[in-house]
Amino acid sequence: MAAVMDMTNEDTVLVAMESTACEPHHAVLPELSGVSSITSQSESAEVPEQQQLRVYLKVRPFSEEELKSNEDQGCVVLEDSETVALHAPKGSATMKSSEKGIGQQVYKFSFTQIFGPKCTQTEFFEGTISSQVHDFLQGKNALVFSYGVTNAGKTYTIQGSPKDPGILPRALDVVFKHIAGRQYEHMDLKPYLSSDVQKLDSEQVKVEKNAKAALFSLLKEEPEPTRSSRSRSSTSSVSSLSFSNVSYDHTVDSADGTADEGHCFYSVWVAFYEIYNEHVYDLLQPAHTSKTKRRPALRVCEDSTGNSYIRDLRWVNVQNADEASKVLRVGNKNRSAAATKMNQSSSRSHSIFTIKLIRIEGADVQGLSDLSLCDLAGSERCNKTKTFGERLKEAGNINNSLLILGKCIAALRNNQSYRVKMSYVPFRESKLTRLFQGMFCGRGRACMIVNINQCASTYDETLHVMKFSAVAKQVLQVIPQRSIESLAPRLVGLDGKPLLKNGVIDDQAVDEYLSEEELLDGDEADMSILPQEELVNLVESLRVKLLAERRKNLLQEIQIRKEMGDAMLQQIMEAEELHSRQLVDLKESYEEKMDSTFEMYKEALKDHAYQCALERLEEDYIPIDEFNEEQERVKELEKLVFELEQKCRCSAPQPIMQDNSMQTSPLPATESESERFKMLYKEKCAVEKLCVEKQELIVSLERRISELNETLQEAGESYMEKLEEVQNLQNRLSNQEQKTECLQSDVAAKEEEINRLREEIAKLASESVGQSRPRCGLLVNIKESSTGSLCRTIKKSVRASTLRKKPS
Ligand SMILES: Nc1ncnc2c1ncn2[C@@H]1O[C@H](COP(=O)(O)OP(=O)(O)OP(=O)(O)O)[C@@H](O)[C@H]1O
Repeated sequence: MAAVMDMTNEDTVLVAMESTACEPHHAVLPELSGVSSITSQSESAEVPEQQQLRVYLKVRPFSEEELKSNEDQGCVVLEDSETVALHAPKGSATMKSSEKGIGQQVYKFSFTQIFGPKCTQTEFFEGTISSQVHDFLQGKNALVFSYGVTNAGKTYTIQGSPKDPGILPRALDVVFKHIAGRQYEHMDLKPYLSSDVQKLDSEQVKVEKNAKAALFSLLKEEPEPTRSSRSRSSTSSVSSLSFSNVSYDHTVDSADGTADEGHCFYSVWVAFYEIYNEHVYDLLQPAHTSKTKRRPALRVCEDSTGNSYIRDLRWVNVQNADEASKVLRVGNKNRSAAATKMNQSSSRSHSIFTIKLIRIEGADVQGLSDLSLCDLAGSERCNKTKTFGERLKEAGNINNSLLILGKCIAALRNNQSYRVKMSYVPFRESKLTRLFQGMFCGRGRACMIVNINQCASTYDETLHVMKFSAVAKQVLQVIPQRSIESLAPRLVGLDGKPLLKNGVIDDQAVDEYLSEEELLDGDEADMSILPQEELVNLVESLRVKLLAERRKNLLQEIQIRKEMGDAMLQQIMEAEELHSRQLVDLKESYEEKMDSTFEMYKEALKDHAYQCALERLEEDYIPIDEFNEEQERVKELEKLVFELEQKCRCSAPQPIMQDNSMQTSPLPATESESERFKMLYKEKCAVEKLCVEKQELIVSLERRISELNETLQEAGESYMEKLEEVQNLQNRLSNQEQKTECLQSDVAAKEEEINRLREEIAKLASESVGQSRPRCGLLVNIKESSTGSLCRTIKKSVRASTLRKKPS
């Protein structure tokens, strides 16, 4: 599905670079046709012209390395001179997002003009900024900025190579060829503030000359470096640049010259600076030698007209293209020096080369125009695919300018739709937009060069650039139809005070200017000195600004939220992708490991089997001679066996096949022999049968014997058990007999005792009868006790005898 990125609804514009909204191309046509009618009317009525911002696309050819690494995936397709289609390559974030239903796989963009990879620098210059250079010569201001990801060819487009100069050397060449013979050779008129000219005295002119000589001497100290095939730093790209190769058709220029231009003289001044990390650095200022001291950052101020300028920026008067080239080389050199010192890379700063052309007629300064060529930092730095924190950090410093530029462009485009309530254009939020605010507000004409490469690896960043440019293309610029006279700058003295008005000193103007100078002292002017009416106006404008600010904040918040959401979604998707890729990698690595281990084991097994086979071979090895001998012997033996068999067959009756069975029967040699053989055979069969029967009998007998043996063994075992039992009983019996004998002897002893005791009793009884005394005292007790124990003893003895009698 393709989407044409011509923004038509305000939301799309507000989310500028990140919008994936797809609106039909024709939807913007009414607005554009409206523009063209305005243009034609304006031209006739001499009212300010409105013009779409010109956005050119330049597609860089593939480098050899890129071709080797198969970068070409047909990502960039030039459909015609104004339309290009971007096809998401496999593996790009855009492709992945589209697979998940977010965004499209193919985007279409339209440009003012597209220049393909085969386009030459001359064709490009002619097709793009040539007309702006002519306007510049006519007193109009112009801004050209190149935008794109790093390595897209921005620097090459602007500065070019020694053999093939870019648009800057070509523009300078056009300028110098145009003013040839009308060069203002004195250096006493110098650009001042944003659009004024300062009159220098002889001392100052001397200072200027010395400064210029010192600047150029920097180049003499070092040999001219040669440009490498791929230089990331813009320094190397044109350090050795010379404009000698510029060839340009000047017939147009000469035709441009108006009749009264013949009396005019021109003074050309150039400046070269960069914006890095929201600081402006003069690239023509020699870098500090001290390690601790950095190159001083310059201040951006506004003059009384509200136009921005860079305070203390060095302007160098150049008399020809060669001198301009030297200035560019010095700047490039300093830029690289600054890069090393401050640890910045060239693609992270915006470099701006500005040419100021002062038109002088007699003693009067008739006009001043400027042409700026801005090589923007690589746009990928604020790409949404970056990590969130990093992106925020970059938005806060290095790429703030690009972010704000995008916002300004979106707001400008937005204001075209919101005609009632204008949204605030945040020009003042970055140095870059602050400096070029005027160019978007009628002070001149801007154009944008979008540089892209065709690499699949940078597709997502390139798409981002294209979306940005799609918004930029929708911006309508107000191009004032002012004559060069109306732009006449003020001529100011040494202290910056205006000296002349219509050739005479204007005291009131001088006073006014004094107050303005005070205003200019800082970034923010002191408003309290303004008249009451102006203050009221100021308050009113501030109120409008405040409202606009509120609105802007709200929109910004929405935009930031959306950007955050998009960034987070992108991050999540990337993390998911990364994890799944890691998982796949892990799986693959494990599989590989497993495969290699498996192979290792397989090899080890093979080795082992081979070794075993070898060992076995060694064991079984028989020398060939021995083997042959053995074979011979086997053959001989076989032969012998065969002969013996033959002999046997001949001597013995031949067997015949019976009933196709394996058993053979003798073949009758003669009748009697046959009979005999049959009989023998029968006998043999009978014997064999008998043998079988006997054998069976033997087997059954053996079986019987073994059974009997088993029974015998069992009986023996039970006999032994019984025997043991009997033995035990006998032992017990003998024990009992012994015990009985003991008891009997005891009983006998007791009986003897009883008898003795009876005798005693009887004796005692007889004695007691003789005495007849009462039975009392010790003797009675003894008698009783003796009687008791005696009774017990008798009882026991009786019981024992009873027991002894029982077993018997
Ligand atoms: N039209 C072209 N023809 C041939 N080579 C080109 C062209 N455009 C760019 N190149 C080459 O591509 C490389 C990158 O170009 P360049 O340095 O201009 O990129 P860049 O966008 O300025 O990068 P950065 O932002 O990092 O400074 C250089 O080697 C340059 O010579």
